[in-house]
Amino acid sequence: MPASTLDVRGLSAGYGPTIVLEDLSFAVRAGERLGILGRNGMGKTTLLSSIMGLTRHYGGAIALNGEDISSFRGSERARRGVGLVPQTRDIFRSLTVEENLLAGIKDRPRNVIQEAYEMFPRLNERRRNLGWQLSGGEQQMLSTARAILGRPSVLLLDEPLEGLAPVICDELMAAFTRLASSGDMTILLVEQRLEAALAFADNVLILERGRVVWKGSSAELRADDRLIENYIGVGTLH
Ligand SMILES: Nc1ncnc2c1ncn2[C@@H]1O[C@H](COP(=O)(O)OP(=O)(O)OP(=O)(O)O)[C@@H](O)[C@H]1O
Repeated sequence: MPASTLDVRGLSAGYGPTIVLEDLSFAVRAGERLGILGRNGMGKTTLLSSIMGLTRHYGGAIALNGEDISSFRGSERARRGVGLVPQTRDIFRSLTVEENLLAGIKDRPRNVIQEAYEMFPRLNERRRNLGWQLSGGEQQMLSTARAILGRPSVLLLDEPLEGLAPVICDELMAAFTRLASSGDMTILLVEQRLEAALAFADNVLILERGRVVWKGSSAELRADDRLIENYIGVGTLH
């Protein structure tokens, strides 16, 4: 499946009676890498969850290649190419690495899990280990690999570097960059580490209290200390 465009128009969404995202709009080109930034609690996770269909939809459209998917269930959105790697690293803790990967291949042949091992050689070394025996970084690799084996055309990554050692962060970011440069995926990355997000993303969206307050290129944001200070926090870049 080639990369998809994503067009979010006037999206309002939340949890139960609480509206978190209000009238939020942005567009992402096919193959674009979009970084989503903002302080804690500003709605970044809620945005990814809403694109995946896991929140309560209050209004607006989420168009995947021009088709509004906002009324579809999560499973149908997944079938059409939306893939989420959640912050919570959704792996099966009592299954082996290999069994976890097999659960992600949908109707593809079993040998496609080699793609995951090529992307993350550490998973190959740990193929017979159980999910709970993996380090945080390995769990993140497994969660990411599972999502990727489903061949998403839009991949949503929610704070993949959280709690990981710098060397593992570099390994993961290198893998995401390789994926993105294949051009087969549009990638939305929520990331607190500003430097990593800017190095990865073409464009950046900043959220504040559930609204888009800025969208521009990574280069523009990097050059604007005031913007960074106002919306993300002092001293986060250096
Ligand atoms: N399941 C939930 N039920 C009710 N409110 C929630 C739920 N999850 C998040 N919220 C609220 O929605 C708002 C946005 O939270 P969200 O997790 O999307 O922010 P975030 O920008 O991803 O934050 P962080 O960087 O801390 O992960 C917060 O006020 C939060 O308390």
